[in-house]
Amino acid sequence: MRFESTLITGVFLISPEERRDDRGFFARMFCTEEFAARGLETRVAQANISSNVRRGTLRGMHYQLGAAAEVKIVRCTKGAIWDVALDIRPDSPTFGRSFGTELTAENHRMLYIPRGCAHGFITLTEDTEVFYLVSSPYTAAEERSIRWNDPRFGIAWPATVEQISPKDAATPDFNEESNGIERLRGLI
Ligand SMILES: Cc1cn([C@H]2C[C@H](O)[C@@H](COP(=O)(O)OP(=O)(O)O[C@H]3O[C@@H](C)C(=O)[C@@H](O)[C@H]3O)O2)c(=O)[nH]c1=O
Repeated sequence: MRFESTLITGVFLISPEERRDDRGFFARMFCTEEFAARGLETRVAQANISSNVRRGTLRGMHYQLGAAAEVKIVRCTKGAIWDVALDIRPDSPTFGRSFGTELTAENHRMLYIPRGCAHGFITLTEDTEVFYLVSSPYTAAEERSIRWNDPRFGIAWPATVEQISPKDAATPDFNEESNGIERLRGLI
């Protein structure tokens, strides 16, 4: 696997190294040895699938606090998405900045999102599937959100939002206290 760093410390773009032959190719998509060698998280608590009917479906920006804070490794297995990590770690020099990239079924790329970054995506095609690994179990009480269009962060989305959950649409403006930012201190 090839690991490319991004403008946000701890966010990596991962590309498989394809070993091609007459049948097609073989590639690793996850490897505890390779991840551990780079100091990346190897624990997997959940593997999730997110199916989206419409182009322009937006989910996010989600993260968990405290011991529930989680690493995500995201791949689009059908169609295409624009996947975004937003740095909200108070000790990070890139606090408030986001990194977005296109993940498609064809490019096989993955985005590694560390603890203390909110995550979300918008679908760029109809009928998409997103498969992602998460290092800590879903803990609703520790889940927090940042609205996709919160002016505090100004995330640039490459498509118009056509579908969003009522919860994500109604997420209030960012607030350090209710967003639990102090509980992300020390992460970086
Ligand atoms: C995320 C999650 C949700 N659920 C339930 C809660 C609810 O009834 C239903 C749908 O939940 P949500 O609306 O929160 O699903 P969704 O908006 O797809 O949430 C996901 O969004 C992306 C961007 C992420 O980064 C994920 O970590 C996760 O937060 O599934 C679980 O049982 N386990 C889980 O791990």
